[in-house]
Amino acid sequence: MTQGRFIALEGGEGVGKSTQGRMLADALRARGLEVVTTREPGGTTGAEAIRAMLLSTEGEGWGARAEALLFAAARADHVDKLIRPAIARGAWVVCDRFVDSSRAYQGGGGGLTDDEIMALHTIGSAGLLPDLTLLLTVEPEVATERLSLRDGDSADRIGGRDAAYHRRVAEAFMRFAQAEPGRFAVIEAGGTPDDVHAGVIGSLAGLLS
Ligand SMILES: Nc1ncnc2c1ncn2[C@@H]1O[C@H](COP(=O)(O)OP(=O)(O)O)[C@@H](O)[C@H]1O
Ligand SMILES: Cc1cn([C@H]2C[C@H](O)[C@@H](COP(=O)(O)OP(=O)(O)O)O2)c(=O)[nH]c1=O
Repeated sequence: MTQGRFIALEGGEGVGKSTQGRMLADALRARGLEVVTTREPGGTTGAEAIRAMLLSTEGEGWGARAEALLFAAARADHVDKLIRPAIARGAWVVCDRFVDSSRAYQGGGGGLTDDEIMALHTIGSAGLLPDLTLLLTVEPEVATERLSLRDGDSADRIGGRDAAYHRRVAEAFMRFAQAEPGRFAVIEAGGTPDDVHAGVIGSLAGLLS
């Protein structure tokens, strides 16, 4: 049996995470590996239900702490029912966002401390971390352009927050990558999908050998 691996894609909205996740999964399958692609918030029935509650623009929304707890609850279900079993049977899990999104959005953006976010993650998911977190970065204008092509002018509750919030999110992601260079690979994602994919595969060399 091959060793199971857990890869997360991170970054702001519209940087190309879903596109790169699909391309990575195809490349891994072409090497004969079992691959499970999934996303957060979501990935299981319960977590998808929590996703709808978190991202809906209806109603009054959530305070920062309730929001952090809901993301942690969704993640707990996802880790327990889908991610851990897949890794245990030797699959590669390619996940669009994971706990570093909570650290960046609910922490950097929303004002909870990193210790608070990680305490919720310890309770919910026994602190599971990806083997590698691919942080995709583009200039904010490029992400905005890609998003408007994808979504028009509609945004979900969190994507629709102001530019200062999203700047804090981007800065937090970069701080985490600098603090843990072994767990993060920062990939400049302003080029073509194939260029970015080459960067993704290059950053996985250590895990693929
Ligand atoms: N490298 C790229 N260059 C140009 N457009 C891209 C690139 N990667 C993705 N896109 C397009 O930009 C939009 C956002 O990409 P997506 O993968 O959905 O990003 P994310 O999952 O990070 O929000 C989509 O319409 C996608 O087709
Ligand atoms: C996983 C996660 C996502 N989010 C936010 C980021 C996104 O705005 C939103 C949904 O993510 P997603 O559907 O991945 O958005 P996009 O494809 O546009 O990047 O949820 C958090 O705030 N905390 C989290 O822990």
